[in-house]
Amino acid sequence: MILLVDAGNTRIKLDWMEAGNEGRAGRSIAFALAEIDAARDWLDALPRRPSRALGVNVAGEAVAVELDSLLGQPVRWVKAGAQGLGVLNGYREPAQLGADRWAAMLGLAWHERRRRAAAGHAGGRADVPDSHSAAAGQAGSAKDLDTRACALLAIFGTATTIDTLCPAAAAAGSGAGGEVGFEFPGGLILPGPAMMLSSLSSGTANLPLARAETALYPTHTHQAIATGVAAAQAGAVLRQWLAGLEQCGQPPELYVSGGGWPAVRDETLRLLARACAGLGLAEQAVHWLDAPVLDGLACLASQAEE
Ligand SMILES: Nc1ncnc2c1ncn2[C@@H]1O[C@H](COP(=O)(O)OP(=O)(O)O)[C@@H](O)[C@H]1O
Ligand SMILES: CC(C)(COP(=O)(O)O)[C@@H](O)C(=O)NCCC(=O)O
Repeated sequence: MILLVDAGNTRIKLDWMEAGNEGRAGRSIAFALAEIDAARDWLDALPRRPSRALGVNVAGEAVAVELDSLLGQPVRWVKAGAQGLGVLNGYREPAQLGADRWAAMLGLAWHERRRRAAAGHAGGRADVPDSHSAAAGQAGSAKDLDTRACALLAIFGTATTIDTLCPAAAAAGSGAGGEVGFEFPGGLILPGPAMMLSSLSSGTANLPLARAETALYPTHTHQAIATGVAAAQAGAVLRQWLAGLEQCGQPPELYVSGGGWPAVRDETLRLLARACAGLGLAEQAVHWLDAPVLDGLACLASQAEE
């Protein structure tokens, strides 16, 4: 059994997988360091003692040390590489890319390959079997398979990251088994929703830490801030979605994740639906992934088994 570890700046996510299996168990836990007892209980309830641990850490060396001690064994910490599992890393200095973003791209490639394979079997209709789709508006969650379309993953964590995977030109990015290859051309980093909210309250004399629903025309301060933050997040997603549409000639497949998603969900779906309507496109499904970083680590772990 292999432990999978995603140490983010707010929370640590853990899951496990059986060696030789594809995919992780899907029994993940998310906890802050202050909640480490919950993680101990989770570890105690595992069916067996894990033989090894594979992880990414963007939360600093002290967290890595805490985790090695919690897990009772040294974690093998993965860094971003120039390529791996059929994905090319377009960062100028590949190792500068956050290890979590790299693992998430590997996980996204895995989900996209599965979606495409399922769509091929279903006669060109695509869906993601293991993640529920939050369709914008009333539209169905399936769409015609177009292998030119890119995939976009927005993770609303401590920071928000919005990263694209483009199908790679035939030979360049194909994986070891000849599966579809992808290229990560680059992506955005901005403060996550909670950090945007707290920066306004800590950096001004009068603004509160806002708690409110969004509105088209906000009429009080809490609403104005909550809406401004959601609009900034959704606007950044739409920017990259439009970039993918321009580059590939097809609407990108949009995946979302992270603890901050509920705060930006409505605004993102509304903006995307309006963009599709304005462009004469069918409404897009939005696929929720609970832990794309752990999915990527599971892919790496199963490859290392071979
Ligand atoms: N129970 C929770 N504990 C901490 N953060 C939470 C919780 N529920 C939602 N959040 C939100 O999720 C964000 C962290 O999301 P997460 O995906 O775990 O980020 P990271 O990977 O950066 O640690 C926080 O900024 C906060 O807005
Ligand atoms: C952007 C991040 C802070 C996101 O961290 P998170 O919100 O998941 O805790 C992390 O991926 C990171 O430190 N990246 C290094 C810089 C880069 O990716 O370019």
